[in-house]
Amino acid sequence: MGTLVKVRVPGTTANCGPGFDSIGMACTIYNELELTLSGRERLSIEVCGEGAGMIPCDEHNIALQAIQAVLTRVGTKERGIVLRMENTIPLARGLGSSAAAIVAGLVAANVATGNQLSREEIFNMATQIEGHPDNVAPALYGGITLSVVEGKNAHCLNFTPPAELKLVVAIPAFGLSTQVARQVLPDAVSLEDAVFNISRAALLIGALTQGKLDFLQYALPDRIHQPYREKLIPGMAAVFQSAIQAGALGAAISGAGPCLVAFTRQNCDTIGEAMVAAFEKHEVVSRYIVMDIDLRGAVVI
Ligand SMILES: Nc1ncnc2c1ncn2[C@@H]1O[C@H](COP(=O)(O)OP(=O)(O)O)[C@@H](O)[C@H]1O
Ligand SMILES: N[C@@H](CCOP(=O)(O)O)C(=O)O
Repeated sequence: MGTLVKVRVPGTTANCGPGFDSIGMACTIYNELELTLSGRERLSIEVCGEGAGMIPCDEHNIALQAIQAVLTRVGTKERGIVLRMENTIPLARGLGSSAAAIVAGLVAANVATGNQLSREEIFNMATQIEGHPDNVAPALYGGITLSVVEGKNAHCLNFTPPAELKLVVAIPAFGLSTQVARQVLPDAVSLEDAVFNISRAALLIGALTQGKLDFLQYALPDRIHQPYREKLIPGMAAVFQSAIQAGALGAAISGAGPCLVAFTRQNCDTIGEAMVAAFEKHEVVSRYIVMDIDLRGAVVI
């Protein structure tokens, strides 16, 4: 026996064009994690669904590392861990599978040890483990999140999106690790490119908070990460263009890619089919899914 906790955590689409390492949205696609914590020395990890057979089931598992970080932080003597994960978020596609695993581990371990850590402390720990806050924030808080890192602390505001906003995500058959997609980024950008992104990120938040979604067409372009990642995602520009021609308000790389996300009010299937067809012309096999923005973030179920 022991304490059993089950949590559900959403996937995410981070960056949202110009908001590199800052803006993120929680998506209605979920992973579940069940943790049994006991005094009996034991480790068992089971992974079902997405990533089964690929995700390590030993001390390299990042959900386990997150759990152990909480156990160390709160000083519990209970070290027996039985972990079961049921995943639907595709792995290494830019939909926040690693963020979901980290947040799920932290939240479950916190509940299992008597809720000694605040949400802010969990957010800080998640940001430190993941290395940036923009996908762990929506995974934890839900909605649309705006995050900054200040020294050792991360700070986040979240808000509810316009109800009519839909996400159409084209998911290539190939994976791309975030680590690899970060290696192609430059160490510095020009003032012109910085201003390009700052002005669009500001407009994006204005458009989303005021429900003026027609402004997304001007707000979504980016010069800080997408141009450098384009070589890792064959057909990226054509997929963006085909989504817009099919009626999308705009499109962006989801997280570090290779998923591409189109933002729209309507015509989701037409847009998804156009994105898949454009990928196909560049010899990339893909499928699409339609999602809403999740409003709850990580929950105990
Ligand atoms: N449920 C999970 N449990 C443990 N580790 C996971 C889980 N899901 C993803 N990971 C780890 O995260 C890696 C993918 O993270 P990353 O490259 O950041 O892509 P993304 O987060 O966009 O899916 C996987 O290779 C795996 O090591
Ligand atoms: N800002 C990060 C976001 C990575 O998100 P993921 O879901 O792909 O892990 C980046 O662009 O590197």
